Amino acid sequence: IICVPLRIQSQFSKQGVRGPRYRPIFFGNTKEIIRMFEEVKAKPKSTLVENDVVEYAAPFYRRWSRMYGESFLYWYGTTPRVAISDPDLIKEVLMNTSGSITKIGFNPSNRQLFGQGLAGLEGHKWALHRRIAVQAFTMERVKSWVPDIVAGVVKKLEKWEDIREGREEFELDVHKEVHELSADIISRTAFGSSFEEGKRIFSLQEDQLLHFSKGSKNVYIPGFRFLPTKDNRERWRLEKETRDLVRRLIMTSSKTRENSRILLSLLMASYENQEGNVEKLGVEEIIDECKTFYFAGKETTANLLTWALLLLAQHEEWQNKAREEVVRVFGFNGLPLAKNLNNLKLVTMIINEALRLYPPTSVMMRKTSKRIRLGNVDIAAHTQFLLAMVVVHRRTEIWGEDANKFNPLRFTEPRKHLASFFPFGLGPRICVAQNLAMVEAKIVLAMIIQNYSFRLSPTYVHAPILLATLQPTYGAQILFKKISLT
Ligand code: HEM
Repeated sequence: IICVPLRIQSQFSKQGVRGPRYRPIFFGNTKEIIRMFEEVKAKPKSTLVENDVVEYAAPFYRRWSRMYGESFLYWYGTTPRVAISDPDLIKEVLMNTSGSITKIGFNPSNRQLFGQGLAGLEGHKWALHRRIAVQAFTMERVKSWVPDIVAGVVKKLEKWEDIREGREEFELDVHKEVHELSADIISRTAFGSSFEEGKRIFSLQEDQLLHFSKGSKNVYIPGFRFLPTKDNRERWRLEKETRDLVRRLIMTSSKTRENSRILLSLLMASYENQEGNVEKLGVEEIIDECKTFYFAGKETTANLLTWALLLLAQHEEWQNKAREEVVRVFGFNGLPLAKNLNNLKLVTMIINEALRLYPPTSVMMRKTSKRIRLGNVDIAAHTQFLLAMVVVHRRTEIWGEDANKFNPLRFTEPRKHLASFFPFGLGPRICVAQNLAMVEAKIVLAMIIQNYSFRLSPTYVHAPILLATLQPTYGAQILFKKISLT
């Protein structure tokens, strides 16, 4: 517990990578990190979507990078972790295909919960799932889901009109609203006309998550998940019901030809690989992928939409410009069509700027499985990397002195460096559903902007928090006014 960490610390230090002292009885540096998060929580809050996020999402990064330099070593328990915000090094880590750098992966309990799908797999199994998923998420497929996405938004906006009850202005917590919408849209794209049953599957997942965090208090105890405790028994029941439901939907889908474009059917199809062999996923594997897509897709897309709406609520000048574009492309009350989406140039730039300032996946993790050389530093096996996306996205050397400001026009020019902007990751594990996320975000934002003008509510409190994804701690209260055609 003491000798090995001290030796590793000294090896890094000799190569110029320094950091806070390893503390054996304080779980590495974990206690200090928790304290820094608590200090940030206690600070007075602003009511503006002011643009500092590193302070909230990774306060330890700001403190230690100032003390030890932009790459530094700290300790997660007894595991060494190197924090990196140099785009060249990040690119080297993410583009590495030698197999010596891998994802951190889930512990067995989390794996059961999130599904043993694409995001948590490695090696041959990952490659097979990836080949099939890539074919399910091509731009052509995603475009065929546009009517399903539009239908989801239409339904949501009808609900908003019920809430408005004819008032001129009304308040909504858009964080909650876009989460419901994002779950609805994934369900429509994955299960087509059976999307209500799909939603039942997803709500079972949410219940499982609840029982999971209650049962284990989020600390992984080996073997605990096999004990017949009340929470575990409930979790097993929910797991069985989920799998039975997906299995039943798979049976129904295979009988109906008209359903061939939905995600579930695409995952069920057989594909020929480069060697000419036919590849297919089994039923249980498809169930795992459905779970993965739900967890990987719902939160991320919903949080992107939340921040984009908050930024536009604060910057009404950009909202007006975007509205002019939306009306030019779709008319005052026309619905979005797949063929028009490419004309939403400013809306796309706004989405990119929101992804830059508030990337839903604010940090990415990797670990070494062998000794490697990164840049000019030798790194031992079993070292973890924290890739500080949120820091790179705001570096003044890359983005200029106004790096913290909302300025969508910076995306008029193509980006200069591959790893200066990587909200969807980079390299072989880049987000497989990036097309879907972007198309969904364009449609949702365009339809909201077309129907409502909005401003930040005085009740909004700015306190981003990183809980798997970056989200507002106290919700995202926005005041909406219906745009009338007269
Ligand atoms: C704005 C929305 C989204 C963002 C910002 C986002 C971000 C990311 C990032 C950064 C990764 C790479 C993780 C890593 O390499 O460690 C990733 C992977 C992944 N994402 Fe997304 N994602 C979004 C939407 C979605 C959606 C809608 C789905 C599914 C419906 C999805 C499914 C996945 C899957 C399955 C992977 C794992 C791919 C692999 O390991 O091969 N994501 N995403």
